[in-house]
Formats: sequence, C-alpha cells, structure tokens
Amino acid sequence: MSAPSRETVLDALRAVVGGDDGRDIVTAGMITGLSVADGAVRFAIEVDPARGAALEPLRQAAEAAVKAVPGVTDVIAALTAHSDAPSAPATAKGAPPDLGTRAKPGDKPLRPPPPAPNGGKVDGVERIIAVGSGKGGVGKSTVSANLAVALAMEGWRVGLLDADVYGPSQPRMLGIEGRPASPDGKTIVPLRGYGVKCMSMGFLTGESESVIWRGPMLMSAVTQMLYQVAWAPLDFLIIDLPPGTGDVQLTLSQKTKLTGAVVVSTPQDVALLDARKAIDMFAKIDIPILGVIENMATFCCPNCGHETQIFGHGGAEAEAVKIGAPFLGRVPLALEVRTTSDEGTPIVASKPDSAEAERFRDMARALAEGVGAHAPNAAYPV
Ligand SMILES: Nc1ncnc2c1ncn2[C@@H]1O[C@H](COP(=O)(O)OP(=O)(O)OP(=O)(O)O)[C@@H](O)[C@H]1O
Repeated sequence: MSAPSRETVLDALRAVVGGDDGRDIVTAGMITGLSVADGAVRFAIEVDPARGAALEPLRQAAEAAVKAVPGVTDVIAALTAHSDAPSAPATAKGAPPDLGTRAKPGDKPLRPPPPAPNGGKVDGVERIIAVGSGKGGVGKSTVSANLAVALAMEGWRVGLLDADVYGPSQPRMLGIEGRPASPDGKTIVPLRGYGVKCMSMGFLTGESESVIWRGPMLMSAVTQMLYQVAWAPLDFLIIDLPPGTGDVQLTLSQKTKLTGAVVVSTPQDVALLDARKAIDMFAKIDIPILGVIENMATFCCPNCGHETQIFGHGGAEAEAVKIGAPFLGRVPLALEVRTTSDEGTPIVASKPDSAEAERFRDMARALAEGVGAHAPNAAYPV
C-alpha cells in the first residue's frame, strides 16, 4: 500500500471538529508540526492549556481519524499549549529540569530555546556526530545504538543523545528504564546502557505518551538535552536525529559544533533520493559527511542462509563515492538485528560473534579512524 500524502492526512483531520466556533481543527489552525514520513504521522494540536485535560477526547478523535487513512501505520498526536511568557519554571531538587514539553492545565510558562552556549561546543565532549536519514524507518536508531555500543566496547567514552523526539526509541534499544535524576536541579545525569551514557525525551515522557511539539519548545528540549546534561567526559557523543530534513535537524546541526554526520539509507531508489536530501542539507550548512551506511542491504534467510537483495544493492555506496564521502559499510536485513533492538540488547553486545555485530564494529572503527580517533583510553564497560 502506498504511503499517505500530507494532504490526505489533512483531509482526514478536517473531519474532526474542535475549534471553539465549531470549525474543524485544520481550518481553526490548531494543527502544527505535521510530519508524514512513510506511514508514520506525527502532529500537534494547539489548545488552551486551561482546557488541556478536557481535550484528550479531541486528541484521541484526531488520532483515530488519521489512523483510518489507508497506508498510515502509526500516529502520535500531542496536545500543545499556547504560551508567550519566556521565564523558566522553578525545578524541584532531585527532579530532572522541566524541559518544557508537557501540556498540563495550569502549566507554568515555557522557555524559549536557549541560545547555544560556548559556540556550540559541549564541555568535555571531544566529538559530536549526528546520525541522520532522509526518511523514517531505515534503521537510523538501530544503527546509532549499535555504533555507540560498539565504540564503547572498543574502549571509547560514548554518549547517545536521542534527538528523535517524535519517536524516542533509544531507551528501548539500550534497554534502559527509569527517569534521570538531577541532584542540583539544573543538570541532568544521563542514564547508562551498555557503557553508553544516554539521554532521551523518552525517559521523561514514556515512549507512547503525547508530548508537546511546538517548534520553539521542541528546540528548547533538544538544546537542553545537549547543554544541560552531564555528558562529560566523552570521546564521542552520537546524536540520533529525527528522520528527514526538517527544522530540528537543521537547527541542531547549525547550533552545535558537529564533527560531522553519518547518513543511513536503505537501498531502495526512493530511500536513496531522500538520503540525498539529507546529504544536501548537511552540505549546505558545511557539516562534513563522515560516512554513508546502507542498512537492510540484503535479506539473509535464517533457515537456509541464502542472501536475497530484496531492495536492490549498492546504491548507498555509489552515492557515497559520488559525493566523495566514506562508505562505512552495509548491514543485512536480519531477524536478529530487529529482535535484539526491540528487546533492548543491541546485537553488538548481545551477539558479538554474529556477522552483523562484526559489520557494526567495523563501521564504528572506520568512523573513529575517519575522525582521527585512534587510541581509546578507557576499558569497557566504562
Ligand atoms: N538491519 C536490520 N535488520 C532487521 N531489522 C532492522 C534492521 N535495522 C533496523 N531494523 C528494524 O527496523 C525497525 C525500524 O528501525 P529504527 O527504529 O532503527 O529506524 P529509524 O530509521 O530510526 O526509524 P524512525 O526514524 O522512524 O524512528 C525496527 O523495528 C528495527 O528493529
């Protein structure tokens, strides 16, 4: 089934009445941040915070309307609050600072995105590498998690920032549960999985909870996850970007002193077209492409071991050659990659002898070498 278009999704939302004056929620201008990536749809409904809780049925009705659109595979809708005041809410000691993402009735004013301090550098962090993709579902988060764990297993001090705030998946992929603490009420102490320090909006909201997605608040949350988290000391901070080439990716890339970016693609022509867009975005803002990775490259039958090139083959490598970027390698479509990701036991750590783990390790080494990191200084697990 073909992926739904933005217009089809908006048409479905036009059937939902929600404005004070009886207008539908699209006409009433209540829909913001709509993203349609393949079958995955994310959007926010702007509401008066005083009516937030009462409007939960509206949120559910909007989600149900979109879910009914043919080709839609999953939907996350969030209620977002209007807010103009810039002051920061007070934070209780011991609780993580409020990243300004939840809409509750009577919420305190939310913060505007803070300017990037320190020229975009994160204190005590040697290298920041963004992992992006032109579209969702190509395995960017799986690749980010396995690269991060592979680097940590090599002895590097590694952090993983899950900036995919629309669908935070790193807590699940690294099997981390809990809420990060903030002993001083200002800085969040990241949680750890497989020796990797990790921060994700998923820790604060839960994977399936609805979260506010207004642009400024979203950026505020992402920049605070960079600058108000006790990352140091790190050799590598890997950022799992949201899919696509939207504002978050662009702003984050511009606000942060990135060492470079890795682009993940599957071999289909359409995925490569999207990957090219991501590559162009990084090129336009002078972020070096440190490597291209082809994921789900071939299907390896778990019964007979026969390999089939379901989606074609070699396109990502050709693209890397074309732009003069390193091709870091390809990962097959393998059942164990999926099950280990979904179970929170990344394959590089849980099945280190598998061929797929070896691919990830090779890619992590090539990535480190590519940025001049030759000799790790810590023993795993850190
Ligand atoms: N090489 C692979 N073999 C088998 N399954 C894979 C592979 N890579 C990723 N997957 C599975 O594909 C699904 C999507 O992967 P993942 O969440 O990493 O993609 P993504 O690009 O980060 O998606 P999004 O940006 O939409 O969150 C997951 O269920 C994951 O386990």
